Amino acid sequence: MERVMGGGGGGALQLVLAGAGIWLLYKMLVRLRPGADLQDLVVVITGASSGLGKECARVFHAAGARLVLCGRDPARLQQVVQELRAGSESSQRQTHTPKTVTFDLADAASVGGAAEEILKCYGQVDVLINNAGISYRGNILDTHVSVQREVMETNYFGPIALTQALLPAMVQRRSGHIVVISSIQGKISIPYRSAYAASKHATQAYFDCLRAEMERYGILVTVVSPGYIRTNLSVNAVTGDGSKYGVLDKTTAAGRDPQDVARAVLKAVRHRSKDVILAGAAPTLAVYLRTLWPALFFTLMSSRARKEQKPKDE
Ligand SMILES: NC(=O)C1=CN([C@@H]2O[C@H](COP(=O)(O)OP(=O)(O)OC[C@H]3O[C@@H](n4cnc5c(N)ncnc54)[C@H](OP(=O)(O)O)[C@@H]3O)[C@@H](O)[C@H]2O)C=CC1
Ligand SMILES: CCCCCCCCCCCCCCCC(=O)OCC(=O)COP(=O)(O)O
Repeated sequence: MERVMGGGGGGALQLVLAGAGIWLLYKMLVRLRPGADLQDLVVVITGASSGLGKECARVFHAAGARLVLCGRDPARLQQVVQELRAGSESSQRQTHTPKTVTFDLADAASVGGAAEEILKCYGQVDVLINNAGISYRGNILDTHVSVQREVMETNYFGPIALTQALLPAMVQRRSGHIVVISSIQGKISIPYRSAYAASKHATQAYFDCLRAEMERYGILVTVVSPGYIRTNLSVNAVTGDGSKYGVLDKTTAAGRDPQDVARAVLKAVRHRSKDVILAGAAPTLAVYLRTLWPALFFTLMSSRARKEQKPKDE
C-alpha cells in the first residue's frame, strides 16, 4: 500500500514538474511574440508633457501610433510635439504628427469637454494611457484634508472621469484598451505617502472592477505598477499644507530610466497584459509580504515611519 502511495506521489511530482515546465515554456513564447501592431492606432496619453508620459509619447510615436497628448500646459505639449517631429526622420515606421488637448484633470468640470475634444481628433480612441499624476510628502497629523482631496482629484477622480467619458465610444465599437499608470504604492502603503498611496490603491481597485466589467465588450484594461522612476515626480509633489515639495529625492534620482519604463508600457499594451509590476526585488517582495505576512509588513513600515520623520509636535 505504502509503495503504491509512494509511486503515486512520484507521479504527482512528475506531473507538477511537467506542468511547471510547460508553463515556463508558454511564458517564454509569450515574451518572444511580437504582440499587436500599433501602427495607426489612436493612443491618448495624459501627463505627456514630462517624465514617463513624455517617454511613452516617444515610444508610441516611433511605433506609428496616432497620438493625442494631454497636459495642463499647451506650450510644454507643443515642445514635445516638436521634439517628436524632429526625431521622425530616423524612424523606420510611418509616423504621425501628434495632436494635443489641454485640460486640468483636477477640474471635474473640464474633463467632459476634454473627452469630446479628444474624440474629435481622430473620431475614435484605441488606447487611453492614464499616466498623469502627482505625489505627496507629509505626515497625516499635519496634512490638510483639502490636500488629501487634491491628490485624489488628480490621481483618481480625474482619470476615472476621463475613462468613463471615453468608454461609451469604445463599447459601441466593441474595442479599446485602457491603461493606467498606478504605482507599487497602489499595492502597498508606505509612511508619509497617505494621499498618494490612497489614490493609487483606489486606482487599482477601480480598474480591476473595470477590467471584469469590460471583458464582454472586448475592452482591455492594464494596470501598471512601477517602482521609483527618474522623473520630476518628487519635485512636483505636494506637501501637507498644499505647498510644493520641490526636492528631487534620492530614491527618485536613483529610479529606473523613464524610457525603459515606457518601453515596458508599450510591451504591456502589445501583449494585452492585465497587471504589471515594474519594480526591483525588495518592493516586489514587499507586495507579497503585505498579503502573506501582514504583521511583519506592518512592523517594518512602523519602524520605517519612526526612522524617517517625526510629527511637528515631537
Ligand atoms: N516617478 C516615479 O517614481 C513614479 C511615478 N509613477 C507614476 O507615473 C505617472 C507619471 O509621473 P512622472 O512622469 O513620474 O511625474 P512628472 O511629474 O514628471 O509628470 C507628471 C505629469 O502629470 C501631469 N499632471 C499633473 N497634474 C495634472 C493635472 N491636474 N491635470 C493634468 N495633468 C497633470 C503633468 O503635466 P503638466 O504639469 O504639464 O500639466 C506631468 O506631465 C504618475 O501617475 C506617477 O504616479 C509611478 C511610480 C513611480
Ligand atoms: C521577506 C523579505 C521581505 C522584504 C521586504 C522588505 C520591505 C521593503 C520595503 C520596500 C518599500 C518599497 C517602497 C517602494 C515605493 C515605490 O516604489 O513607489 C513608487 C512611487 O510611486 C514613487 O512615488 P514617491 O512619490 O513615493 O517617490
